[in-house]
Amino acid sequence: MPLFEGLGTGGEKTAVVVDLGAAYTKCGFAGECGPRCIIPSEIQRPGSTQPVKVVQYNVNTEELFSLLKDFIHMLYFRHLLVNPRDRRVVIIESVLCPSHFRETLTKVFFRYFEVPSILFAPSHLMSLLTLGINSAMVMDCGYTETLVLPVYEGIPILSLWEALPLGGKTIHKELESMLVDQCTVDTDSTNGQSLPSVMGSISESIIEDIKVRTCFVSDLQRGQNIQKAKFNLDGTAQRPDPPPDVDYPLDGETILHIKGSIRDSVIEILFEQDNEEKSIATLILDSLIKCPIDTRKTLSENLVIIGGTAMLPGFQHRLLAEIRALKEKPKYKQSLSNKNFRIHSPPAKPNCTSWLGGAIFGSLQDILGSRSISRDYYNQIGRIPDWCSLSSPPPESVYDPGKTPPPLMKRAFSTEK
Ligand SMILES: Nc1ncnc2c1ncn2[C@@H]1O[C@H](COP(=O)(O)OP(=O)(O)OP(=O)(O)O)[C@@H](O)[C@H]1O
Repeated sequence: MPLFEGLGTGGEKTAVVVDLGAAYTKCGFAGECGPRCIIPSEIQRPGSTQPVKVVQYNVNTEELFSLLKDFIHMLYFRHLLVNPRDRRVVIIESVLCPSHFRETLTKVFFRYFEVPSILFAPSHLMSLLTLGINSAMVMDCGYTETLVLPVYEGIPILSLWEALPLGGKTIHKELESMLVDQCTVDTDSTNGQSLPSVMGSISESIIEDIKVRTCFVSDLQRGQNIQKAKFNLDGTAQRPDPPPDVDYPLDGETILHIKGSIRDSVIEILFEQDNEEKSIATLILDSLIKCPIDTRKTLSENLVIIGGTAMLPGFQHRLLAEIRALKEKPKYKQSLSNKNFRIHSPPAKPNCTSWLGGAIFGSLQDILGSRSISRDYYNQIGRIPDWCSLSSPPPESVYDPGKTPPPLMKRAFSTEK
């Protein structure tokens, strides 16, 4: 074995770290500073032109098993190029991940790919490892939802999570309807045609590209004026001047004219309060007022924002301004008005922060050895414990009475000389 492979790892190969998101999967090796690949969480089925998403919660177990198997096969043999049997796996998971999905994923890794062990690591907690802090209010604004979870002294306070189904997906839907209603298309032969008359629908990847290249988050004052003008039915409220329009080439001869008023207003959907007066900014405050009073100062001064949607230009600035404005409202004034709110800057882009935390966590041999679920354990018990009860032994009903219970975290490899 080459010397470098053994250095600091006790002879064991570095673990594979996978963050399987609803939109994108980040995958690479523990101890590295970034994922080897960030790929859409979808597979191409033979005979079908449309890719199929692999993170689906409403499909039956066989279908999900087959989707995940094909996807993970692609990860190992097209991107990572390593033998699954050789390396432990660290899976970054959301605390809201349904058990059905988690169990099927485990089955695919253990039964099909025969990996030696799996370590489930909650994404909110992992993001703190990149900063070296152990208490923070963590917000993950990804594709399907925005989830806020306080972590205090290294313990995620599960009962205080707050979430809304707002994220990249919501923005894409809003942007699509705005483009269809308001934008025109020029072709070689005709100018100013409506979008639906030229193409039936726009694919989500184009919508996403338009969002990332042309849209931005307005500042608080501008955003509030845009919202006033939007909901002002008698038309007295003035909309701020929009930014310039943009021409977006859909192909060699079709040009889509994107209005400036769409570019600065489409992201407002995340900050508009709904009927229950909730927006992504209120999630943080609502979770904070539910926290024990002596933890609030620490948590408010340690906000960590992760998830790809937080990479939109102006997102964090607007979020902070919203929080500072909201804390003066009667609902929050008494308990939060004297608090300082500060956002950390982790050493990775928001969409990869929890992956990086997992890569740090997975490079600690003792943690890997003592916290992973080994294949032997899984083969004996046939299920996996929830991550928050890893230290409790399996119930007696699942192993032969009279025998010693299987070790939960049996070392998959011996690191002893
Ligand atoms: N540079 C960027 N600017 C703006 N948005 C971005 C950028 N990069 C990614 N996104 C958006 O982030 C979203 C994906 O974020 P992320 O990878 O955190 O989600 P996920 O982990 O796949 O989903 P979930 O957290 O719901 O499981 C997509 O909607 C994508 O359009």
